[in-house]
Amino acid sequence: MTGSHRVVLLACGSFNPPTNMHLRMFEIARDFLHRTTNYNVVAGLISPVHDKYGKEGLVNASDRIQMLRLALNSSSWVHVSEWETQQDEWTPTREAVQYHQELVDSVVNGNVDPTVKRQRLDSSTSWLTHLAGSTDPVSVKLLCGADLLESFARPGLWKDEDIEALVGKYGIVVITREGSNPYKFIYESDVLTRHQKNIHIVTEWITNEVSSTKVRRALRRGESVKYLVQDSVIDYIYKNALYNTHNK
Ligand SMILES: Nc1ncnc2c1ncn2[C@@H]1O[C@H](COP(=O)(O)OP(=O)(O)OP(=O)(O)O)[C@@H](O)[C@H]1O
Ligand SMILES: NC(=O)c1ccc[n+]([C@@H]2O[C@H](COP(=O)(O)O)[C@@H](O)[C@H]2O)c1
Repeated sequence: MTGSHRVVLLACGSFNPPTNMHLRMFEIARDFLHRTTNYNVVAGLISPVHDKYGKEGLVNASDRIQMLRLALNSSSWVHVSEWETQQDEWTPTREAVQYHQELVDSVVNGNVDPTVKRQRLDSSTSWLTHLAGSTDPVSVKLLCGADLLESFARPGLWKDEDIEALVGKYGIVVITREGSNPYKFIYESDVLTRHQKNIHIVTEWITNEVSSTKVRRALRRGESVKYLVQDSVIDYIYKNALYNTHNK
């Protein structure tokens, strides 16, 4: 693709457990960006949140990473990033995006602080090596559902400067979700309106309201989650008695 700008999509969340919608988000976003922009989406990354995020019912990061690995077996271009889970504390999303941008820069864009490079390349993976084949710049953008965008308005949850950096410096790709109206949400926010060009709204017409909460509920109740979650992930959940499945 000539004149294109390379993009890495980074999704941050609990993935507790990863659902088929988490995987599908990447496909919808990449299709949309290829159709409507000159972005060439070269990789997708899933960054599960740290255990200390402390959300009720959050299973261990090691289990969430294993489930993501199994789920992503069917994807040739989306990978797990363990970095957030390896930190001492929970990482604000802006810092997670910044870290991955610096990681990419250290390999591709050439402007490297040697210490940063040494640390970053320890976690070197195939997707990174791939990027190194060209010096065309690569931008990391946050991929999220509309509920995450709308959580920007929840008092005390996000720092103003983090929102400003996410939309102003990096950019966001937002997948619509039932009950959300990201256009109205952007209209009602001065900062989001100012950076509207950097917010790509992807309308998912084939609405699919699977969520991890609903999957956990079904598992707890002994109900089937087949076709909502990858079979390999379901096997892992039962084998490791996650989400109270040992009672079944
Ligand atoms: N059905 C969906 N449609 C669009 N985006 C989704 C959907 N499910 C999850 N996402 C997005 O995936 C990212 C990671 O989500 P997260 O792990 O919080 O999943 P979730 O299913 O919303 O979880 P939970 O139900 O535990 O809150 C978020 O940006 C979220 O908005
Ligand atoms: N201030 C912030 O950076 C901030 C606030 C709330 C949630 N988040 C992130 O959003 C994601 C939300 O996940 P949940 O929807 O599962 O709570 C997580 O990756 C979390 O780290 C970031």
